[in-house]
Amino acid sequence: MDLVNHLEGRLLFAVPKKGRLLQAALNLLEGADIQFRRENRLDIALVKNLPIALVFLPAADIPTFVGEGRVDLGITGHDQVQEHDAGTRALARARRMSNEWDPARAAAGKPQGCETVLDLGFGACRLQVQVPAKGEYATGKDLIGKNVGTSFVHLAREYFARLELEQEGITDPVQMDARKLRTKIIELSGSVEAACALGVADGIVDLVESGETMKAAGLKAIDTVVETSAILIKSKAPSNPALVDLIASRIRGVITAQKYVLCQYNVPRAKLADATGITPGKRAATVTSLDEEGWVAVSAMVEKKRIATVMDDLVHVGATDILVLDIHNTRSS
Ligand SMILES: Nc1ncnc2c1ncn2[C@@H]1O[C@H](COP(=O)(O)OP(=O)(O)OP(=O)(O)O)[C@@H](O)[C@H]1O
Ligand SMILES: O=P(O)(O)OC[C@H]1O[C@H](OP(=O)(O)OP(=O)(O)O)[C@H](O)[C@@H]1O
Repeated sequence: MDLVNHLEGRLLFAVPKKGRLLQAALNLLEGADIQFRRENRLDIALVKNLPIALVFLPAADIPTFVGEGRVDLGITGHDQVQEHDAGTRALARARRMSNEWDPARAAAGKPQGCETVLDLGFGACRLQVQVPAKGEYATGKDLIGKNVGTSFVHLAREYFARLELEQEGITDPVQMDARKLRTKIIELSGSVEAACALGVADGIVDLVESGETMKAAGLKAIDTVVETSAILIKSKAPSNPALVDLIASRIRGVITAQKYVLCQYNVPRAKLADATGITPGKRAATVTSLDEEGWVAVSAMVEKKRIATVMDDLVHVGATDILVLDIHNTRSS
């Protein structure tokens, strides 16, 4: 089937084609009942039960496709959106310097850029400045004028430009635009942590989650450029805003279901206020009477990570028959 000719009228939804975010993104799509079959080696898949086509793209390119309005929705790292935005600022600066910038024309065009719809709660890590653990560098400023390897060239440039401007006391915007960066940013597309050991860079700017990669490469972090996690983004002028809202609401429901459990218990009515103080629920706890005089049954959503302590506290105030149930899916306005 010629998929490209079947895209007409479909909302385009970009998903990372590989890497750290792929599996969690696929789990979310499954939870949101977005059904598709991806043909071997094809980066487009038509959704069977909704007028949507999924496009599998590198995480780093998704903000460009969504930002330019070519794709309506996307899942990617917040770091990638920030890198893209920093690239857009660099381009605007370059145009201002070459007098190519026409604010009226820019304002008249299609709205550019992405909007964050929601945080997806996975892919959390930090973009950090790293240097050899046994070396002489201790702060970001120590790397000014040195070689820095990274895949995040725009964020790294902005980071070092800010440090250099601080050091030189420059505050005039025209002077800021005109000045050349003294730190040399070297663009690397992967295995960035090898750059110091191989003598390509004095320091790097790269992602850190557990810190294992950094430690194994003999590096230490000396500053954080940005904190990140996976986000759902949308273009500023999506082709079908109602469908965007529907997908966002389904995904929000799946995330809530992953984050919460349902806690049910019985408690003497006299202790109800204490118990619902411990399990206030998302909006409010559901309280129903029991056949037994003086007792009520309570059910409330509780954050998964707090459930053990919550159960201890409930026992302490006299609750019994405490049950904890997984939530398969949720929906609320
Ligand atoms: N160790 C990590 N822990 C959590 N999230 C990460 C981690 N590394 C990367 N990410 C997130 O996943 C996004 C994509 O990174 P990943 O390394 O998977 O990219 P990729 O598409 O495989 O590209 P590359 O070919 O450059 O490795 C990052 O921008 C970041 O948001
Ligand atoms: O702190 P850690 O838990 O060790 O994770 C950090 C590593 O994870 C990412 O790379 P990934 O393993 O995705 O491969 P890549 O280098 O090919 O991007 C990132 O670029 C770091 O190298």
